Amino acid sequence: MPSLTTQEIAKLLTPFLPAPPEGLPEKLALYLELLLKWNARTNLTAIRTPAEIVTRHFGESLFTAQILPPTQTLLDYGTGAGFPGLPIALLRPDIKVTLAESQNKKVSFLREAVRTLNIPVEIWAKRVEDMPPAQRYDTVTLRAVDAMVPAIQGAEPRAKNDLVILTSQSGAKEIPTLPSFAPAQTTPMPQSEDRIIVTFKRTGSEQPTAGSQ
Ligand SMILES: C[S@@+](CC[C@H](N)C(=O)[O-])C[C@H]1O[C@@H](n2cnc3c(N)ncnc32)[C@H](O)[C@@H]1O
Repeated sequence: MPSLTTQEIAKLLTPFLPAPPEGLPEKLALYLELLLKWNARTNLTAIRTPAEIVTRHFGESLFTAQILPPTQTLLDYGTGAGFPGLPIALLRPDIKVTLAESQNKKVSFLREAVRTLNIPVEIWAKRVEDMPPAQRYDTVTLRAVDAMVPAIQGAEPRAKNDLVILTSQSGAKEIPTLPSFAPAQTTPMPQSEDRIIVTFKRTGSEQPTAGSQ
């Protein structure tokens, strides 16, 4: 018996995605069950109730997918159990998504999720810093990465055009000045007084590591 029906998932998502495309709630239901199963034995996410996983994890990720700047390739830096990158890949099949995660147990979960959902997502199963210098993406997303300042500094050279940071009002104050990027847009997250999405656009010239992935 699933923890939530597809109708219940779609209803919970309404503030984030009023009209989910056909088939998406079914895919999210599969993702939810897998996440609940794995989370019962390994700590993938501190958010544990099905409804909260749908609103906080799926909803915030799907909302982000709709406000992304134009992008063909996207790196989700420190994706954990796949947020926001995996729901973005489900909603936006036009974007080539790479999930970067360095913890083995989370990578095992991601591999199973990608197989179960049958989506063409790549997984970088090491630290982002270990990527070849030329491996870069139009957009890099970051959400709840433990050490925000080094993570943003590590993400900066990977982003050809845009950095999209899902954070809180207080978290946004900790974002360091980025020499080659300027703040472009701040978007409030639905159903939250505090959560925001901050987008930075590259202003300066390309890094010396330039080159496409
Ligand atoms: C708190 S979790 C957040 C996960 C997810 N973004 C979310 O919002 O639920 C942060 C994750 O980032 C991963 N991480 C941190 N630094 C990383 C790095 N340099 N390269 C790859 N993964 C990293 C950690 O292993 C951890 O799973």
